[in-house]
Amino acid sequence: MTDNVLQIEGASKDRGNLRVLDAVSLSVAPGERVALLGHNGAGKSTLIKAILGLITLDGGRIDVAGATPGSAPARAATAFLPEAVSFHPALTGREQMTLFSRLAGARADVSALLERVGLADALDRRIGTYSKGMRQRLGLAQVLLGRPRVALLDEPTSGLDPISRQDLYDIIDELSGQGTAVLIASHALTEVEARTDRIAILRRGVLVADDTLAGLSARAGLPIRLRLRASADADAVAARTGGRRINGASVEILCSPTEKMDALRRVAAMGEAVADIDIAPPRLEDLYRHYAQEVPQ
Ligand SMILES: Nc1ncnc2c1ncn2[C@@H]1O[C@H](COP(=O)(O)OP(=O)(O)OP(=O)(O)O)[C@@H](O)[C@H]1O
Repeated sequence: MTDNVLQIEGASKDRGNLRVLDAVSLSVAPGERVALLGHNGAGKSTLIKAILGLITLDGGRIDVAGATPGSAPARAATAFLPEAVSFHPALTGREQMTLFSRLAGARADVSALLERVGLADALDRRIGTYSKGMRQRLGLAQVLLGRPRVALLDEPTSGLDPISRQDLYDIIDELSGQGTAVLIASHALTEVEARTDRIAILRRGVLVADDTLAGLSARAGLPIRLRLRASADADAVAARTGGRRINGASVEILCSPTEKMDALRRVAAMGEAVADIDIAPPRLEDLYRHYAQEVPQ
């Protein structure tokens, strides 16, 4: 038995001679927010299509809320927000959502739902007049409508302004808070770094990483950066700490997590020669580069 509402085991898919998914195993528990990262063509959309039951696998299996992808119970349990979400342009937001609500057999308070996603002022406007961000918000309202057990979001924030992105992640948090397992395919590293629980990285169809940010960081062994600001003589600070002078007054020290405290003690021993210090652990951007980089064939 497993608690995972989405369970992917050894999923493989061939397109012609190309293996676009290669024995991918990944699971998402209720309430978990997992980011699915990878270069263009890495296989993210293919995996999402397989979870939706839109394509069949050549190997392995996927289980969605205890059902086979594409089956009626799996479809009822799943919501999908595509990257380029499209609706009937002649309908208003309220009409479109009422239609979806009826189709889903849900008795949703459509006005409250549209208000929740920030479309209160556009309820009775035709969707054809909506901006991309407004259509994306409408798509998210559709995801919220069915209280899904699994939500698949493909590049949900692409083309959105920074505030809309924050709003969208607030709603994703709400989904996860109500127990929905959320899988977000994205290229927006800074956002997913802050707003997801686990990071999965595909490289040419192979899942090369699946861990928390801290776990990825520990396994990658990438250095921590200590950036010092010298009070006066940056060259002297660089020489005494074994660091590298990076501009007029700044010195950078790269050290492993196990060397960090020793390095900090050396800095502290320098007293007022060091005016300030910043400690920067590896960012998701560094980790992504580490895990997703192409290895020479
Ligand atoms: N219908 C198809 N026929 C043939 N090859 C396909 C088809 N769909 C996808 N592919 C190939 O499968 C591989 C994975 O594509 P996929 O769309 O899953 O990548 P992705 O990670 O979603 O990329 P992106 O970030 O660009 O959206 C690519 O090599 C792509 O060319």
